[in-house]
Amino acid sequence: MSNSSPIRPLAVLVGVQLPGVSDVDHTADLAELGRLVHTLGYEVAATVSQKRDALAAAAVLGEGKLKELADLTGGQGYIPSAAKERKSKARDRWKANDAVDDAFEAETDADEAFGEEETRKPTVVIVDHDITPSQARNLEKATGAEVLDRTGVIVDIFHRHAHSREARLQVEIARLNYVVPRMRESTGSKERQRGRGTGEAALELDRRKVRDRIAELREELAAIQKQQANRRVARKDQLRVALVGYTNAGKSSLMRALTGSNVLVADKLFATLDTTVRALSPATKPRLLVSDTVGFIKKLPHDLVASFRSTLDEALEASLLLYVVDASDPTYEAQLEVTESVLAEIGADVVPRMLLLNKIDRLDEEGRQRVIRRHRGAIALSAHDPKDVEALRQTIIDHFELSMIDEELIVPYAKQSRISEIYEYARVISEDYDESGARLRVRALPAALARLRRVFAA
Ligand SMILES: Nc1nc2c(ncn2[C@@H]2O[C@H](COP(=O)(O)OP(=O)(O)OP(=O)(O)O)[C@@H](O)[C@H]2O)c(=O)[nH]1
Ligand SMILES: [Mg+2]
Repeated sequence: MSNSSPIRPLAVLVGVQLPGVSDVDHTADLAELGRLVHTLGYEVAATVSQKRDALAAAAVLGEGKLKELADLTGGQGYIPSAAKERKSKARDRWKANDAVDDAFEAETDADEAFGEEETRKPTVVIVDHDITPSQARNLEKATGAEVLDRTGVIVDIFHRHAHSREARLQVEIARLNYVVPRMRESTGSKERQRGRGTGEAALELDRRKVRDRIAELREELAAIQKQQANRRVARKDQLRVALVGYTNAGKSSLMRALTGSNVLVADKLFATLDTTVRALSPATKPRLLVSDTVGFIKKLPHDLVASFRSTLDEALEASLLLYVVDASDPTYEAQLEVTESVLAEIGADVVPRMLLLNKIDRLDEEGRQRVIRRHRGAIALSAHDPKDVEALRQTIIDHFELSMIDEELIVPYAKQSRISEIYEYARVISEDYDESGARLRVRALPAALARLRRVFAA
């Protein structure tokens, strides 16, 4: 990763290569963790990797490797038996009363580490596995650094990138669920301690407060989701297509190109956390809606899958899913598998789909031919090439055109006020007026026609 302008605090990645995980996959996993960590604002200084049958129960790595890791971070290299616990900034961040309403924490760990800059030792250790609170604690003792695991990193990124009220509630719930088992008695009072007591009783009280808070947030979320479900029912018969796929595949780039909207595009993992819906542009008749959705990742924390279900429910309502993959990524097939399995988990695997092999501009001719041969029927394109985007637009239009049928609708004068609904759901081919009302020849999806027939039934 490039060492771009502001000084980033350094991180060490830790990965255990378990039996059955190939070298290629292990390397790819760590590279992806590196990108996640970079998105979070750190620079990866080193990677410590070890082949083992299982994570070491005490501190993930074996004794020798633990020493090696501690040499990098400036820690002792062993787990002192009754050492005074070093306070963890990472865990302080997960404060019980850090309500979702609080001003969004713009500050990053980068700011916190500036003071220690002269030493330039890694200040955080990031483990590419889910670890137990006690493994985290032991690793902190042995390395003197802050310790986060993969889930912690992902939850933290989601926390920083969520913008809509719904996304923020969902992330906050996932974050607090991650925190509760990891909370522990706090000592010392520097940093952001907010009048918390000490001892077991206080800890139990803190935990209870967090659980109450989770319950409150869940209620609030349920209310918002109910409103959204209602809004979605109203959109049910429209022509809808959703962009789905692995994070950073180029979904938002395609969304921008197809709809002329200015949704956020960034070379970051999880740039998009909210679903946006925009009309295809130039406009079609009836209009065709495109949704951009949250990206997937390997080992997505289960809590986040569950909490983002409603965001993905958008995708379920589309009558066409565009599976976007970054064909220039050597591990794109594994990424496609993740996308498929998450979508199957939420029941979206029955929706008709097209595979988009994106970022084809980054491959040479041979690479292009290889991916095209592997995926017959897929569309190879570059979101940056207007010709490719226009061809995709036409393919989408053709897909819907095939599913639409023609029919005649009679609109009695008494119901003229609702005629705009016809234009929303159908294309009007011709219109005639006589004493009973308007006689329209329209073309629309069968479901939309059924709806219009009900609206205009005499
Ligand atoms: N070369 C090339 N780069 C692309 C293409 N499509 C997208 N990118 C780049 O890939 C990066 C990620 O693009 P996004 O559109 O933000 O990806 P996304 O799928 O929305 O990612 P998330 O929102 O994080 O899930 C950006 O830096 C884009 O400029 C493409 O066809 N060719
Ligand atoms: Mg995006």
